Amino acid sequence: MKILPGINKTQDLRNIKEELLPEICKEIRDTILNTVSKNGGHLGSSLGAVELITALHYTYNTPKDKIVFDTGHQAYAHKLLTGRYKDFSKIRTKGGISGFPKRSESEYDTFGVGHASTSLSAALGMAVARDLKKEESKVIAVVSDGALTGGMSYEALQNIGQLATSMLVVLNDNQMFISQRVGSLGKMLTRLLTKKYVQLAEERSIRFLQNFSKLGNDAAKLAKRARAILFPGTIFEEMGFRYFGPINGNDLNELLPVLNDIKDTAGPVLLHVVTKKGKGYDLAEENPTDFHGLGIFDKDTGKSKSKVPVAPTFTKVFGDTIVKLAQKDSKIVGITAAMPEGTGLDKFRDAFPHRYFDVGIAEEHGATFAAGLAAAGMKPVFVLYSSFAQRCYDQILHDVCLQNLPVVFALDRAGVVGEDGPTHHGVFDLSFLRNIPGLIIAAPADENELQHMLKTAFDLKKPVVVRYPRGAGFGVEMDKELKTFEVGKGVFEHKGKDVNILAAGNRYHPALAAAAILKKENIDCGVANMRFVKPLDTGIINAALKKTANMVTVEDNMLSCGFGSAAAEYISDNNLTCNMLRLGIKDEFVEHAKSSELYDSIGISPEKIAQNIKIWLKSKK
Ligand SMILES: Cc1ncc(C[n+]2csc(CCOP(=O)(O)OP(=O)(O)O)c2C)c(N)n1
Ligand SMILES: CC(=O)[C@@H](O)[C@H](O)COP(=O)(O)O
Ligand SMILES: [Mg+2]
Repeated sequence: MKILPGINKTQDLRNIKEELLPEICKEIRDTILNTVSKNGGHLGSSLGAVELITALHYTYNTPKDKIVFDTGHQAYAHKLLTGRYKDFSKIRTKGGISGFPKRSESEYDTFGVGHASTSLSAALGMAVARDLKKEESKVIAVVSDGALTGGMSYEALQNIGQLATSMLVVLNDNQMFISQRVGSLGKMLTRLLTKKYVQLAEERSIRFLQNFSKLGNDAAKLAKRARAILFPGTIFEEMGFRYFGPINGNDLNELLPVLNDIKDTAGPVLLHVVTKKGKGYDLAEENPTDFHGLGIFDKDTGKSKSKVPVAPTFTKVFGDTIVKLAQKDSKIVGITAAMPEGTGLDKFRDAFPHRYFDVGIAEEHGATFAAGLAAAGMKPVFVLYSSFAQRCYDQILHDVCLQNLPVVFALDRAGVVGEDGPTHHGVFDLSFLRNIPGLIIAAPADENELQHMLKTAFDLKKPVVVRYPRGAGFGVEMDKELKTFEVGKGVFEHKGKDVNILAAGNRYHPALAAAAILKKENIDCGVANMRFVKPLDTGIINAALKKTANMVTVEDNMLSCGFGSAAAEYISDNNLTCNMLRLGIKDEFVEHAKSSELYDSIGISPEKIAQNIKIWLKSKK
C-alpha cells in the first residue's frame, strides 16, 4: 500500500514515523519519473531535491513556515507533498497544474518562480514582513548553485546580512547548471566539498584564534578575517550568515538532525547541502544535461518519444550560422547566460573555445559584457531566451543602444514556448524593445531567413535584435550562400483586393495558409512578410492601403506596444484611412499548454487567423 497518495497536506507527512520517509522518497521519485516520461518536464533537478524537500516539510511547520524555491524547476516533490498528488499526472498540460510553483495554485507555493535568482530577495521580504507584523514563523529559501550566480542573489545576500533577520538559506549544490557549472563561485563551492580541506582550514582557524586570544576584541576581528582567508566558506559568514555544511542533501540521516539543530537559530543561516542531479535514475545521473528538461521519453531506455521534426530547429540554424560567420570573422565572439545547449551556442563553443563565454545565469552582466567587448572592437553576439532578456532591459538600453554599440542580441524562444508557461513565453520583447532609439529589431519569417538575418545583423554594425521562436522551422529550402537583407524592408508579393495581412516573424507562413483558406471562400487576401519590426517597412503599408483599407496585422507578441501597434502608429501619424484588425496576445498572461494549442487559443494559428478575418470582414459590411 502506497503512502504518498494519503498525504494531502504536510501535517500528514509530519504525522508519519521518520523510518517511513525513505519509502515516501522512493514513491515520490517513481511518480516523478513516470509522469515526466509521459508529460515531459524538469527531471534531473526534481529527482535530486527529493530528500531535501521531504526533510524541509517534515521539519518545518509548512505552510505557516514558508519555503521559497528558486527557479522552481526542482519543486516537483514539493507539489506531490502539498496536496497535488492527484493533479500531478496533468502537470504542464493544458488546464493542468504548472511545472513551477505558482501562488494561485496552492497556499504552499509562497512565491511564483520560473526565472532564476529571485528566492533570496523574496524570502527576505517575507521574513521582514513577519518581523514587522510581529508574527512567529520561519522562512526558508532554497537556492541552487546556478541560481546563486545571478546578480540578484548577491544584492539579496548583502541586504540579508545588513538586516540580520532570522531566515534559512539552503544552498542546494549539485555542481551542475543545465550544462557544466561555470564561474569562480562554483570553484569555491567545490573547494568546500573537499572535506580534508575543510577540516584542515578549520583546525588552522582554531589554532589561529587560540594564538591571538590575548589580543582581546581585536583578536576576534583579526581571527575572523584570517578565517575568511583560510576557510573560504566564510564568504557567507563575512556577509552575516552562520554557515553550516556541507552535508549530503540526498541523505535523510544527515539532513533531518542538522535541520532540527539549526531550525531555531536566530539571524541569517546558510546550510550548504550537496545533492546529485538526477538522483535515483542512472541515465539522468550519468547525463544530467540531457535529462535536465525534456519531452516525453521511454524511461527504460531514456530515448525520446517526441516526433522527430522534419525541419531543423531555429536553434540549430542559429548555431550552424554563427559558426559559419565566425569562421570568416575572427572578431565574432559568442556569449550565453548558462544555456549553451538550449541556445545552440554549444557548436560555437566547440569550434571557438577562446571566443566563447558562458557568464552563468547573469543576463544583465552578459549584456554589458557584450557592450564592453563591442566598445573594444569585437563583434559580440549574446544569445538568450526572449523571456530572460527581460532581465537586461536597462543594459540593452543604457549600455548598448545609447552608445550605439554593435551588439547582436539573438533572442531564441521568442513567442509562445509551450509547456513552461507564462514565466517563459517570450511574448514581450517587441513591446519592451521597440521604444529604444537606434535598435534594429528583426523577425525572420523562417529558418532560411534566420541565417540571412544573422549575417545582416553583423553587417549592420549597430545594435540589433534578431528574434525567432522555439522549435522546428517550417521546412523551407535553405540557401547555401548567406546574403544580406536590406534593413527595414519586407516582401509583399501578392496584394489582396479584399484584405491584406501584414505578418511579423514566424506568423508569416501561418498567414499564407490563412490566405489560402480565405481564397476558397472567394476572399482575396494578400500577405506581407515584414522581416523587420523596426524600422518598419511603411512602403508595404502604403502599398496595401492602395488596394484596400482592410488591413490585418499578426504577431506572436503582446498586442500592446507590439508590431501591430507600430503599424497603427504609422497609420495614425499619417492620417491614413484604414480598417485595422490586430491579431496577437491580448492584455493577459498566456498559460501553459502545447504551442499549437496556444496559437489556436490566441487566434493566430492559420485556421484562427482565417476565421478571425472572416468574422471581422463580415462585421464591416
Ligand atoms: C533568469 C534565468 N536565466 C536562465 C534560466 C534558465 N535556467 C533554468 S534552470 C538553469 C540552471 C540552474 O542551475 P541551478 O540553479 O544550479 O539548478 P539545477 O538545475 O542544477 O538544479 C537555467 C540556466 C532561468 N530559469 N532564469
Ligand atoms: C527552468 C528553465 O528555465 C529551463 O530549464 C527552461 O525550461 C528550458 O526551456 P527549453 O526547454 O525551451 O530549453
Ligand atoms: Mg545546480
